Amino acid sequence: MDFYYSPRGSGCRTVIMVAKALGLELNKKLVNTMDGDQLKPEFVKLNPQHTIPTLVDNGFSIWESRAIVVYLIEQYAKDDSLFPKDPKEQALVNQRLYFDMGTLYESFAKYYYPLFRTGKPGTDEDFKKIESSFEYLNIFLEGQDYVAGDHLTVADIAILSSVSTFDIFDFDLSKYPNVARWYANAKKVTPGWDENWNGLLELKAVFDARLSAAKQ
Ligand SMILES: N[C@@H](CCC(=O)N[C@@H](CS)C(=O)NCC(=O)O)C(=O)O
Repeated sequence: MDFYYSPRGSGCRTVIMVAKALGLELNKKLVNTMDGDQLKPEFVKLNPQHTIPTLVDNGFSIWESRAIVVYLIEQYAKDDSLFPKDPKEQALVNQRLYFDMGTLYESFAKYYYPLFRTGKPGTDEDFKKIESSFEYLNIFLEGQDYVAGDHLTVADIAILSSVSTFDIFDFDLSKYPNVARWYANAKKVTPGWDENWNGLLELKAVFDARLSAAKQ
C-alpha cells in the first residue's frame, strides 16, 4: 500500500509506528509540503484536503492519521489489542484519540507553529492550553501504565507521537510525573520508536535552520 508522508509529521510518525506494530510494509512516498508537493493535481485527486499522511490501499484512499491507523488495525491486525472490540474499551481509546487530536496536539500547533512561521511562539494563553492538556493527561495516567486500559493501544501510539514532538522542543515533562513515567515506558515498548525519533531529529534540524536564517 502507498503511504504519502514526511518523516517529520506527527500524524505520519503515528502511522509508521502502528504499521510497524502490525508488521505491515508501507510503500513510502515522500511528500515535501514545504515545496508544495501536496498541491499537485495527482495528489489532490487522492486527497482533496491535500494533507499528509495519506494512505492508498488497493485504490482505497484514506487520510487523517488517526482514521488511517484505526483502518489498518481493523483491516489487518491479528487481534484486537491495539483497538479493542469491546464497546467501552474502544470508547476509551476513541476518547483519548480525540483528546490527542483536538486538545493535546492542537495545543502544540497553536503555540509552536507560529515559531516555525515567524520565529515567535504563540501567546501566554496558548501556552496555558499546553499546560492544561498535560495536566489532563497526567490525570488520565494516575495509577495507569497506558493511556486507555491496561495494555498498549493505538491511543498510546498517537499520544506518543504528540508527546515526543513536545519533547524534541524541550517542553518540560517533569512537572507531569505520570506522563513522564508513561513516556519512558512507551518509548521502550512501542515498535518503530527509533524511526519516530529520527523523524523528530529531522524536524528539529529544519526548525533550527529556519530560526537561524530568520535571525540573520
Ligand atoms: N489531523 C491531520 C493533520 C494533517 C496535516 O495537517 N498535515 C500537514 C503536515 S503535518 C499537511 O499535510 N499540510 C499540508 C497542507 O495542509 O496543505 C492528521 O493527523 O492527519
